[in-house]
Amino acid sequence: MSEAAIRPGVHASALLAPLDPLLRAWLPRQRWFAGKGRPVTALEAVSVTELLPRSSPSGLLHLLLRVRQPMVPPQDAGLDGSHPERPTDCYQLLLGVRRTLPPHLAPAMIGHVTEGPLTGHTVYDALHDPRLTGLLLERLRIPGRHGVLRFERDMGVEIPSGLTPRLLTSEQSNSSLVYGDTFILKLFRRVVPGLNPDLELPLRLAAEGCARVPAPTAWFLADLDAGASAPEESCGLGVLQPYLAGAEDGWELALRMRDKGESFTGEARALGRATAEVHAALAAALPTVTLGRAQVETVADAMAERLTAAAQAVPALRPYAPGLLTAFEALADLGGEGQAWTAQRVHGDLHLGQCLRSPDGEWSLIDFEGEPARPLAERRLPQPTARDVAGMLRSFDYAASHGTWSPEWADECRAAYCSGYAEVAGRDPRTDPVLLRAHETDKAVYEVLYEARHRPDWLPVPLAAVRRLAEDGPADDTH
Ligand SMILES: Nc1ncnc2c1ncn2[C@@H]1O[C@H](COP(=O)(O)OP(=O)(O)O)[C@@H](O)[C@H]1O
Ligand SMILES: O=P(O)(O)O[C@H]1O[C@H](CO)[C@@H](O[C@H]2O[C@H](CO)[C@@H](O)[C@H](O)[C@H]2O)[C@H](O)[C@H]1O
Repeated sequence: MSEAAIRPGVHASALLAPLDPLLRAWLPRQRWFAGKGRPVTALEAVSVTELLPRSSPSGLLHLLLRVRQPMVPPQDAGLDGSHPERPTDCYQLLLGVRRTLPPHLAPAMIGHVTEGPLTGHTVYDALHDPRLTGLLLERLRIPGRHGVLRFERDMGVEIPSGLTPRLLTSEQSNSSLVYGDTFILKLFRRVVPGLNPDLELPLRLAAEGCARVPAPTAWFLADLDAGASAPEESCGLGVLQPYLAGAEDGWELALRMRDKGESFTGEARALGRATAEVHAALAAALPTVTLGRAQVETVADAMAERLTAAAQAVPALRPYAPGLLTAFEALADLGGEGQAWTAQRVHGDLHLGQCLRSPDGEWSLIDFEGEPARPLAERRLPQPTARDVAGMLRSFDYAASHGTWSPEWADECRAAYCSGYAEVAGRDPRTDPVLLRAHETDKAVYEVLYEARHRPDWLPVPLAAVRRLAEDGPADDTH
């Protein structure tokens, strides 16, 4: 977020200053806080919007907060390797304000305010308060502006009032509220200026008539630069979409079926078809480009740089780096020989957990934000569809590693997924083994870094894959 975007005003600073120590203690404890392990050196208001005045029994404050932290050390460089420093992040917060906090909201407490305009009030995480989250849904029903916030919606879809809200408690990078099992509202936590692909792509897909992705019903953004209204200048904050009641995600389903000894290949094939349908709709809705010699080399170089950065951060990866590099060299060589590939907008972080199977057996894809650690501009670039295919192939490998490692289970699912994809796309992803191997290797390297940072217990899963990929030649390993 540019420094110029800070326009909080005197009132906002007076409001925020007494909250500073409370928020500094509370933020690092939140699941979605990306800067864990580094001290918070300063908090600055980017915007403060009073959605409900605190004169009512409970007030509702919307905050965009810049969090300053020390520079990341080089071994913790960004996943792309080219952004070694991320000095600030901007977070979206919804704060409830009450004189007395009822006992059921005690776990949501952030702290008591003893100075400034909120003296004598208790501030808490508003997402736990159905009164306030209900109000948020009411606000989404009415298009228009509220301070820097801009609310928009599809007027063709009814949003009933009075739906009962509940906060999802599953592990996630953002925060989601379910309203009466009818809608789900995802509130982005770490926000960046520019069109959020998790709003952009589902809107485009809906316009294209693609039913594989829940269509946004309502959404809201912040216009942080005076006079801004173009989506590129806004910051996406939240998306309301239909809730797929009774749906099970692909990860849970795959593990359940594996445990029961049931074949997952039928589902894997259906997932391949669903992925190809979404890719076709994205290609129809948004520009596609041909990656020529120079671009293929750039893609391969970026993969090699990410490998170098990851190997620096995770010593266990180092022995495999030379073998892995051959995957990227093979890609660059083919590019050099004049082999061209088409690139288009893709999901960007596709895995079994991003696929929801409705009780009627239909698969939907969700969460189009892309890999959270990558810069927004990079996440919005056209890429070969092999990127998403590789993500799913890796995911079958993860599921096959759960409990007893079963390479046969992974191979069957991977093959079924590619066949399903080919049925719709007319081209089997295995036809481009060099492209696929490079993307799978790149994904496995990303996973090594992801697991080392977030779930060290899981690190052996991508490390085992990295070992296999490093040993493989450039030939097809997908069968
Ligand atoms: N349209 C939907 N219908 C039902 N459940 C959903 C829907 N969208 C998301 N979910 C549930 O919410 C969880 C979090 O959603 P996701 O978009 O992956 O958030 P995050 O980016 O925070 O990880 C998913 O794992 C899924 O279980
Ligand atoms: O779902 P997110 O957008 O938060 O994605 C991140 O977390 C995922 C784990 O929850 C991670 O996925 C990796 O683990 C999955 C099993 O838990 C596996 O199915 C995926 O294939 C594997 O990549 C994802 O990489 C990360 O970006």
